[in-house]
Amino acid sequence: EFPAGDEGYHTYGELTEVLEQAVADHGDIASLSSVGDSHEGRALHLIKISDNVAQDEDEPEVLFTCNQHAREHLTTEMCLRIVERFTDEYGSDPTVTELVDSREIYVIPTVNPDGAEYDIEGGRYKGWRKNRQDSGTDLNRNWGYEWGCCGGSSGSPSSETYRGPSAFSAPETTAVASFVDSRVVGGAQQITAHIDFHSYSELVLWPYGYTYDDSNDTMSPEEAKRFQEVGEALAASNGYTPQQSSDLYITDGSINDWMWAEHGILSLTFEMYPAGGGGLDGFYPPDERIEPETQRNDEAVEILLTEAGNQA
Ligand SMILES: NS(=O)(=O)N[C@@H](CCC(=O)O)C(=O)O
Ligand SMILES: [Ca+2]
Ligand SMILES: [Ca+2]
Ligand SMILES: [Zn+2]
Repeated sequence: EFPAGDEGYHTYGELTEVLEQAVADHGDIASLSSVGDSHEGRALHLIKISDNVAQDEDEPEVLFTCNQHAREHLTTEMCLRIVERFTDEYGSDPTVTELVDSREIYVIPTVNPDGAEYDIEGGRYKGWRKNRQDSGTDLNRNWGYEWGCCGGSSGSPSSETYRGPSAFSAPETTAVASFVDSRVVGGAQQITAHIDFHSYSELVLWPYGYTYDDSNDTMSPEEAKRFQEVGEALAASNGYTPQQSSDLYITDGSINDWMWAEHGILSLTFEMYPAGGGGLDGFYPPDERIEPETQRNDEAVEILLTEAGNQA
């Protein structure tokens, strides 16, 4: 459980209840399933929000993933905010209603439930980042595009950026990737846009992370320009700083690089609050920050959902 004073954060059990309640209350527009199990056997919950939710309709599909990194608990709350807003405000907020009626929204509130639960075990924060396989794999270095190519991860199991023994060696990345693969229908990937939420630094990041090149043979200058324009619009809405991932540091095996290169998905990373501080404390904002810092991204979520309907 979370330390005293931080009860506003959701444990895995609590978030499971929230998702089940959302579906119970809004069964016409929300359904709950799972993309698979974590290493320790926790269901990786997948919630779908859309009108006629039981039908696979021909509407742009958008994915939000959170908590790849265990200690980044604010991101789990970000995904729960999306679930709450797009179910509770359906029928009352015109923008929410329009987006739920014209998109299929997928949310995975925690990609790394084992790590998140370990991080808070005994009511003490451990600063844990990775999953709970062996000495831990950094899930955001375990994706299969340019895995381990470029010095953007570590081959040492004890490292915080350990890439794993092979691409997709983690059940969690494998499960999410398999779900995305399954959204290729009639030869076309139905998911057109994605945000992976992290903390912290208040940044909007776009691929590639594995190379400093702005564009190359798998991302044309026009496609790179679209990432930059969308990234800048998102950052203008929440006050984060927009930049290409590799401007921060080289990362290889990241989710964004895979989502773009393998599926052409407009895939970005948000680094949430706080902006700086530099230490472990930045991963643990007091729970009073949850509401303001998740609602700070409401407009960005709307922008991405809208952009998902635009052609590349
Ligand atoms: N959330 S974080 O680990 O501090 N930063 C992310 C940045 C992700 C990226 O650059 O694409 C990472 O290194 O995986
Ligand atoms: Ca629909
Ligand atoms: Ca569809
Ligand atoms: Zn992270």
